[in-house]
Amino acid sequence: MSVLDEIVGGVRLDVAKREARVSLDELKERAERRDSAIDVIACFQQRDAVVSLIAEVKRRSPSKGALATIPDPAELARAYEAGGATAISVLTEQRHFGGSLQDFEAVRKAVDVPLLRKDFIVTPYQIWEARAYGADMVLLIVAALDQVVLTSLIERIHSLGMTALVEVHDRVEAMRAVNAGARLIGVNARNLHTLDVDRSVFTDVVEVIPSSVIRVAESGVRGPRDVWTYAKAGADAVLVGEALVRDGDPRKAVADMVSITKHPATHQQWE
Ligand SMILES: O=C(O)c1ccccc1NCC(=O)[C@H](O)[C@H](O)COP(=O)(O)O
Repeated sequence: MSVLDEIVGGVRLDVAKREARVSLDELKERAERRDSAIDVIACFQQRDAVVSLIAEVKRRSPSKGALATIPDPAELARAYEAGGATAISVLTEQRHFGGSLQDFEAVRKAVDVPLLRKDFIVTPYQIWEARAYGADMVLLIVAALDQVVLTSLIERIHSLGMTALVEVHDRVEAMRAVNAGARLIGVNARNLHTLDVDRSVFTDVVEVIPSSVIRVAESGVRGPRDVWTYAKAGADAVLVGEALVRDGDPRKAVADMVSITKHPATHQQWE
């Protein structure tokens, strides 16, 4: 069984428990009371930098174990926003990442930037849940979904005014994402079988993604130089978790990464 299969198995059990507590109708009522989702595509297109930054709230991971305790996710999110992050990703999977919808709720109350619900989404219930908690973006992982389900989940996300961030790991998955109607595609450099990170995957996969689609480079950013490398390879946005949650000054860590994307001429020594 792959790591992904194991994670998704746990997620299905947890979703079933939540469904027994909160009905889909109740979720829909909660979602209707929310402000409309932010147009994330417009945010990424209107950026004043070479590349946008999505900063992640991430406590632990299957590849690295414990990363940071994050006693106050709202405080961390405020630091990300103050540092200039275009959007914030909140992991809501509990068993392997230590996240929760309560984290998401706390972050939603604390910041105005668009929020990504980062989880292992396999059912429409989780999409309604995301909207009920105020999400603007929802992650879908192509490797976890067959094509019919992927297409229908993307349609559901878009019909609720949110944007699907459709995650791929190779060219075949990228073509599946494009054919399913993705407008925002994340190329994840982390191999889901070995959990190794290979940043060159982005360079390879981005070639088959049309320029009309917003391209996000995910995983393996250690600092500003990696942001710069992804930007040069064609990323419109980068998603960063570990490097930010491990940094003692997350506002500055974000600001340093953002500043590199605004003043590219000062970094020609890396060419
Ligand atoms: O992070 C993991 O170990 C992991 C393992 C299995 C599935 C997903 C995993 N991570 C989710 C992510 O995509 C990352 O949290 C995200 O891209 C940020 O990566 P990083 O900056 O390297 O923390």
